Amino acid sequence: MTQTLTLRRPDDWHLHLRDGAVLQAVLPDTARDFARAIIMPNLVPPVVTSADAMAYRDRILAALPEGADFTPLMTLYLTEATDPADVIAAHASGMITAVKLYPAGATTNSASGVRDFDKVRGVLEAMAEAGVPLCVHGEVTRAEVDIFDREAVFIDEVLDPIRRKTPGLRVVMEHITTSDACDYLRSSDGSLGATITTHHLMINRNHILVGGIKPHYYCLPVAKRESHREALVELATSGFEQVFLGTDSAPHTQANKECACGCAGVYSAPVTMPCLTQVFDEAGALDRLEAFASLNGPAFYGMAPNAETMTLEKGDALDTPAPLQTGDGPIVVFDPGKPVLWRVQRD
Ligand SMILES: NC(=O)N[C@@H](CC(=O)O)C(=O)O
Ligand SMILES: [Zn+2]
Ligand SMILES: [Zn+2]
Repeated sequence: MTQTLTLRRPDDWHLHLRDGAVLQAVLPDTARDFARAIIMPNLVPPVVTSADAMAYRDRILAALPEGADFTPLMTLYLTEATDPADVIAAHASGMITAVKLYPAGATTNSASGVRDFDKVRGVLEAMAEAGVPLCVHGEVTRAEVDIFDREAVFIDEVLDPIRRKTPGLRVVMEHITTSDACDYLRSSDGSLGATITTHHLMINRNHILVGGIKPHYYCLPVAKRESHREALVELATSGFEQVFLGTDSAPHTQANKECACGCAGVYSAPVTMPCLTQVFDEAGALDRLEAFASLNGPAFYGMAPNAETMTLEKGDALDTPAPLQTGDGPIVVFDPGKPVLWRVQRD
């Protein structure tokens, strides 16, 4: 008999959909499996005002396939010029769900991000008061800090001070990659959450660098050594309520990945649920997948879990997925480089 697993329909609490031809091509991959997603605002130019967010949401809704059941949860890109009143009004009206903090220069399209954290103090205080969550790309950008240490240094130098100075601010540590972040999360109260990506549960830095450089495994924060991956798997599969799925599915064209200065980002949306189920199966924690993918995220954001369900079945290993064709060129899909025996049942 085929082994199956049924869980509530999952959500993705960290997703890049881009715009234009790429949005059109990638959106069906997410809408097929996920009911809702937190949409990252790092377009060029970024989504900085509630008017920008409303226009972007309309473009996403217009790109949805006929009959799709998917709700984009919009975010604003925090800059040193962000108007607290615009943020609070956008949240109160339901137009946005969260605000995103990019330290300037930390990652793809982060040039408009924050350089001086004191300049956003007023916005953060207003957000704490109104209960608007802050999603954080947690890496310092100082040139002298080693890229593998940037997350741990950010927690000590930036995140912890911000949280101490702004009591009550709800913060999500996005795409955590280190045991340092796991420890910090476990020692924090319920105002702190964290997301973990599919790929950080499956690859370590050797996947990127051993036997030739593999640009499709390069993302930020960069994957760390194996002991950190193990800590992430332990946390994700533990059922701990403050951690949930954020795929950070981040499409870049093959041409922009396979070049002398390749972009950071892994496109995982089409294979995330099979890959995650594989990870949880190997950890003997299939009964905890629903908490990670479908329950803990809505609970953190004060939303109800989805009423519908998804069923996965175990069988032969999946084929390596073909690149997604887009109007801007092909996008290579995440391949964990090991057998994935689970697939989503489609009716
Ligand atoms: N994760 C990445 O490597 N890239 C993301 C940006 C981000 O989430 O930091 C992107 O927009 O491409
Ligand atoms: Zn990021
Ligand atoms: Zn991201």
